[in-house]
Amino acid sequence: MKQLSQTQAEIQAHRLAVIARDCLIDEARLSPKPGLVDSRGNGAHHDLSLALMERSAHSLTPTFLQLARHSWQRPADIALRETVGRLGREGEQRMMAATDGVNTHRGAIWALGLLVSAAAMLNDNASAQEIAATAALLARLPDSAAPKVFSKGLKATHRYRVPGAREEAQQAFPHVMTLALPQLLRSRAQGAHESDARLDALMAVMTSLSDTCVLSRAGMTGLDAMQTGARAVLAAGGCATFAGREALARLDAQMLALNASPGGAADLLAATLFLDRVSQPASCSI
Ligand SMILES: CC(C)(COP(=O)(O)OP(=O)(O)OC[C@H]1O[C@@H](n2cnc3c(N)ncnc32)[C@H](O)[C@@H]1O)[C@@H](O)C(=O)NCCC(=O)NCCS
Ligand SMILES: Nc1ncnc2c1ncn2[C@@H]1O[C@H](COP(=O)(O)OP(=O)(O)OP(=O)(O)O)[C@@H](O)[C@H]1O
Repeated sequence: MKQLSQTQAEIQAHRLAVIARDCLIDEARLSPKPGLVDSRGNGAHHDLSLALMERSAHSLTPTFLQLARHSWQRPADIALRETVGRLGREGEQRMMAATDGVNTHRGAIWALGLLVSAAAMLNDNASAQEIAATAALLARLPDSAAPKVFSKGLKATHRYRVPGAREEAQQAFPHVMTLALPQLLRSRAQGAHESDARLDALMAVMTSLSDTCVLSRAGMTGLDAMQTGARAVLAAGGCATFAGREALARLDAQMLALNASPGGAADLLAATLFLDRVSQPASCSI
């Protein structure tokens, strides 16, 4: 009986790891995304490419697998938080080794790593809400082994007095739960093609996120342009409409001109796709 549940745990851990990796690849390939790496090219980035993003995503499968294995049916406590922190940092090293030192997915490892752990902690009929809330419990616990780094993201949150990647997770991913996931389901229900529904979900995040990638490179001007432009796309009818596509092209040009790239919003789209795939369908209202 014990052996059977161990086999089940292993199958489920593999499933979660492969889904997380696939969500990173789906996010990277989705086009056209304003300022970001996509199937068309490098966006506002000089050191990133789609091939590099995909290599990075593949390098992270063992990290997601380890996170799921170690989190399997465990409670959110300091011991698990420290294990998850260690595995996340090892994942960053794997990513850096796979990309010759380029940061392709630091923010994504954080968001998806916590969600993979949370999904493994819960049973497999958990709702998106429950998974996000469990991830938040982990994110709020202290990790004594975490190095004290004054990162670019942290600098931006201090300078502009806004929440960043940490707070998004600690608050149970409000941009995913109240904006992106409902928008994804709404656009699908309206008959949008899957890639248009995903672009709409990305726009929904961009209407309100204080994305520290954008703030670091383009300041408040860049963040205002991102939020206003994303609102214009959705107000025009979304990415499945001609007017929405025109607004999206304008936003893309503006992001490139400002050298801005909404990497945090892209991470949260990957998180949205993950929750959409692993949670029970009835778990989120449209
Ligand atoms: C919390 C992290 C992302 C560091 O964040 P920090 O704000 O200090 O800055 P940094 O510039 O290194 O990375 C921020 C990244 O988050 C993403 N991001 C930016 N803004 C936002 C936002 N508002 N919301 C969500 N994500 C965002 C972007 O990808 C950005 O590049 C992370 O690297 C970390 O501390 N990891 C520690 C390892 C750990 O505990 N892992 C556990 C889960 S695996
Ligand atoms: N498709 C994408 N294109 C670009 N960035 C993405 C994409 N998807 C996710 N990201 C996220 O954006 C972040 C890129 O970070 P950022 O642009 O701040 O890189 P950096 O190398 O730290 O900074 P900079 O390029 O400004 O020197 C990664 O942490 C990653 O998680």
